[in-house]
Amino acid sequence: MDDQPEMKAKNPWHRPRIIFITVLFVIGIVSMVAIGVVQNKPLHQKYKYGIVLDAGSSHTSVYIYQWPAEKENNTGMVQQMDACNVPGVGISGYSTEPNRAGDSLKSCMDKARSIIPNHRHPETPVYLGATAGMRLLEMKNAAASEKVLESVERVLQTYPFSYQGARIISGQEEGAFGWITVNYLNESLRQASGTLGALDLGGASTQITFVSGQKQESPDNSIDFRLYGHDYHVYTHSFLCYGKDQVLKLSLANEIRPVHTKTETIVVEDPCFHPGYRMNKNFQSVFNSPCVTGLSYPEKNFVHMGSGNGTKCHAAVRKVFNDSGCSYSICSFNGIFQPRVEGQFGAFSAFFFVMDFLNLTTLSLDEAKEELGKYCATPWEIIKQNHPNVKEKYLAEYCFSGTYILTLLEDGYNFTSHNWQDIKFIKKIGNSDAGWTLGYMLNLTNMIPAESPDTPPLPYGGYVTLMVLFAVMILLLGLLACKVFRRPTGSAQKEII
Ligand SMILES: Nc1ncnc2c1ncn2[C@@H]1O[C@H](COP(=O)(O)OP(=O)(O)O)[C@@H](O)[C@H]1O
Ligand SMILES: [Ca+2]
Repeated sequence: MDDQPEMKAKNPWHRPRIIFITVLFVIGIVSMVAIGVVQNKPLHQKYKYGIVLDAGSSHTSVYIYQWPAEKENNTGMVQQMDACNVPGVGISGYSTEPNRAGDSLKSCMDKARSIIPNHRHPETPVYLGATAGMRLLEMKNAAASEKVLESVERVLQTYPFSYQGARIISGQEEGAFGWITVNYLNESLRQASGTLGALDLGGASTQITFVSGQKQESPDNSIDFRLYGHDYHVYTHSFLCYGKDQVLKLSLANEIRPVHTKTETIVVEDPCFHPGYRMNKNFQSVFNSPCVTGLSYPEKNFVHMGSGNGTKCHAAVRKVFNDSGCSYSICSFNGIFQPRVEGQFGAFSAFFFVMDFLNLTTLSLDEAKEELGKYCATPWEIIKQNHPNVKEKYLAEYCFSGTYILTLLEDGYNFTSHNWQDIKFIKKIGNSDAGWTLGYMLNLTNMIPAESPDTPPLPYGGYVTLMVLFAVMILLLGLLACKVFRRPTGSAQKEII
């Protein structure tokens, strides 16, 4: 300590010089980090967009997706930016006035035009996929379904986007793309971890799709994917006519057929509707579908009367499944091959809407049956009072729909009370709706590569953290070095003095 004044006297610039060097050193390190961060941060995130119209049997939804322009091939990058519900019925409902099918899409397409940046319009692909409603219309009246598709095509082509076509997708595609969507969003494809099976319930068809390690006995039900470098053997089946609206017609027709009277008012007592529910309906509304055969008196009306009995409803719904005649080692129903269900499942669309409304999503199978039984037995007046804001058509059908869902899952697909908890009722994963549309777009834009794309070894956040850590380490080492170099000089001087 006594030597300090002497040292200072010897070299008065020593300390300021060290401070100056240290400050320069710190500024250098900070600049290095700052440059690294600024240089590597995408200054302005550029997004690309894609539009898919889901033309379902009951309604059409327009989905707008967006993704960072430079990260097309990374899983989880494409997200739903917006979803727009087209007002009115599904496009198959315009079979007698096809022009209105195209017109119905305009409000949602105008919205898409306003929210996607103008300079991206010409490169934004637009796809329309029609599902089971149009499959049925095509069976019933191919010319009408052609006209409806022409009408939607005409309207979609008037927009500044890159129109890629409007077509009826197959049930197999619907199942497969639903599976791709949930697993892409769940990020299970990159990690080759367990995948999520996909259960989709619509108004006119239902799909089941899952990875199965068991022998695939039916080629029609088997798809092989190679995604991100992993092979998947997927089982899928789509049951046309087994969407909930068509099954309602099927089970009503079963109740009507035994009533053979042409004179009296026909009253059809239905255990799947609430006690006190009474509605005049036309036979046409039940028998107008290619799923239902045997219309005897098209002009007549009938009274649809609820009796609200869960057990009887289950028995009535059960009749729409044919359990005889399986030519494979194992079947779901109607002679369709299905291996035992395996792994976790995501159940979406009407599976979710109905189970969520009934508050059954987290219950065990037995609890769900019990709750549903109570709900079905609740008088219609009380149900209406309790849910004044729910559309009456949906409200009247929840007892039936819930019973159908439990029956389809248990008696149809052979889920049991043991693996019931493997079914997760989901609407969205992150911001994006579960459904076939995202998978359809990813496939058509080649955004899911067969092999794993090359990505930087470190994500951006990890890179910055490492840079900062190294900078701090160098700084500390520098300071340490300063100290170490100072000491011997000091002691040497001391010795000389
Ligand atoms: N909030 C809701 N509550 C109950 N059911 C609903 C709700 N929203 C939609 N749905 C039903 O979901 C189903 C959707 O089917 P949709 O996709 O139109 O047909 P598909 O996929 O068979 O072509 C329809 O039965 C529709 O009534
Ligand atoms: Ca659908």
